[in-house]
Amino acid sequence: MKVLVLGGAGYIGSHICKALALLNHESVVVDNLSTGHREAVRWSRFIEADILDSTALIDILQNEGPFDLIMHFCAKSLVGESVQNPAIYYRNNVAGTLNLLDAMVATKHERLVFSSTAAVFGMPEKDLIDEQHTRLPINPYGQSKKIIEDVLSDYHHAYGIKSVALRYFNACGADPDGEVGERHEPETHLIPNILKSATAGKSSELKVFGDNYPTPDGTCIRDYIHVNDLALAHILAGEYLQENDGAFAFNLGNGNGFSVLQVIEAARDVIKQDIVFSIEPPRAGDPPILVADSTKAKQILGWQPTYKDIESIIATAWTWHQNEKF
Ligand SMILES: NC(=O)c1ccc[n+]([C@@H]2O[C@H](COP(=O)([O-])OP(=O)(O)OC[C@H]3O[C@@H](n4cnc5c(N)ncnc54)[C@H](O)[C@@H]3O)[C@@H](O)[C@H]2O)c1
Ligand SMILES: O=c1ccn([C@@H]2O[C@H](COP(=O)(O)OP(=O)(O)O[C@H]3O[C@H](CO)[C@H](O)[C@H](O)[C@H]3O)[C@@H](O)[C@H]2O)c(=O)[nH]1
Repeated sequence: MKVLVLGGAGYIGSHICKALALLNHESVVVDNLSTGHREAVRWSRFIEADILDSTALIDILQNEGPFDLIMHFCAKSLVGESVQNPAIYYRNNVAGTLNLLDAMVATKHERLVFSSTAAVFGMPEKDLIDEQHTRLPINPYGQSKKIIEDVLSDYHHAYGIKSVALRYFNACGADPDGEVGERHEPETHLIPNILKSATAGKSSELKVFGDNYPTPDGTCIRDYIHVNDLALAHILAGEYLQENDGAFAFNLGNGNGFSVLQVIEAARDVIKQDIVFSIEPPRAGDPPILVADSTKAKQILGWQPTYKDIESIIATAWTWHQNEKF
């Protein structure tokens, strides 16, 4: 396949580019480097551009294409920031994606894999969240992704755009070879913050947000899924779109929940260092438990996560963290 990877300089996109290259697929990355890193684009041709620029998008699709598949990772994705400043979330995530979809229609590109999120579900009603679960986002970030899921359905009906929305639960881990990894500025995710606190000592003491949730140890439970398992799901989704016509959605997680304290404990075992933390007030907008039921992705895409235990996931993040290349 020849694949256009929008947002391929970011954390998840860069891992997908490596996975594509290993399978001999060709990729072109488009990224405005707002949160991504030029050094993370190692397996693709790179074009610096913004998806808010419709002319640039049409130009790229016409002059670099045709593409068999478009993968779209570009987004602002900080929940707290989205509550403070929803305008940039609706502009970047909604208007930017509409630009892309219109450019696809104009240039006759018809297959898209879209990064959605567990945040489309809002407060979970069940322990395991499958695709039938009500989508009721509780913040503008989740809302921006839900809007695009709905737009994808309408664009399929009206313009024939075929799409898969992949709803990641907690993406984590890194390339086991240490060539790319997670670097967000600021870093808000739990596992990199644990590892940073282990190496930075007091200067970056880990904060645990809330210990009074209705969970066995009082801290939030999440479903941690390795970034390379997500990469595999994208490739399977692309193949699925070669054969199937529709606007599909799949939940992607391991199906196991770990509390914040369990993740810290597992990290202690992996890195063999003590991890000092303080208990802080809960972070706004954090649901107590989010765990995926990924039966649909397993049955329909033939997806099977390979990183099953939290220790092996943390070990890959630790390899990256000890020798970060950018
Ligand atoms: N990290 C997670 O746990 C997680 C979970 C669920 C969903 N997601 C979604 O997955 C996608 C990738 O997440 P990530 O963690 O790799 O984020 P990231 O910030 O590392 O990557 C996003 C990339 O998109 C680029 N970008 C953003 N806006 C752009 C624009 N207007 N034009 C061009 N490039 C633009 C950024 O520079 C960056 O390289 C996002 O859509 C996010 O909402 C992430
Ligand atoms: O320094 C930290 C960082 C996180 N946490 C806690 O650890 C858990 C996981 O937090 P993350 O920030 O790592 O992940 P989230 O579950 O908040 O968010 C992830 O899942 C969301 C869906 O609900 C979105 O998709 C988002 O982009 C994605 O990063 C939460 O309970 C959070 O409060 C801490 O205690 N301390």
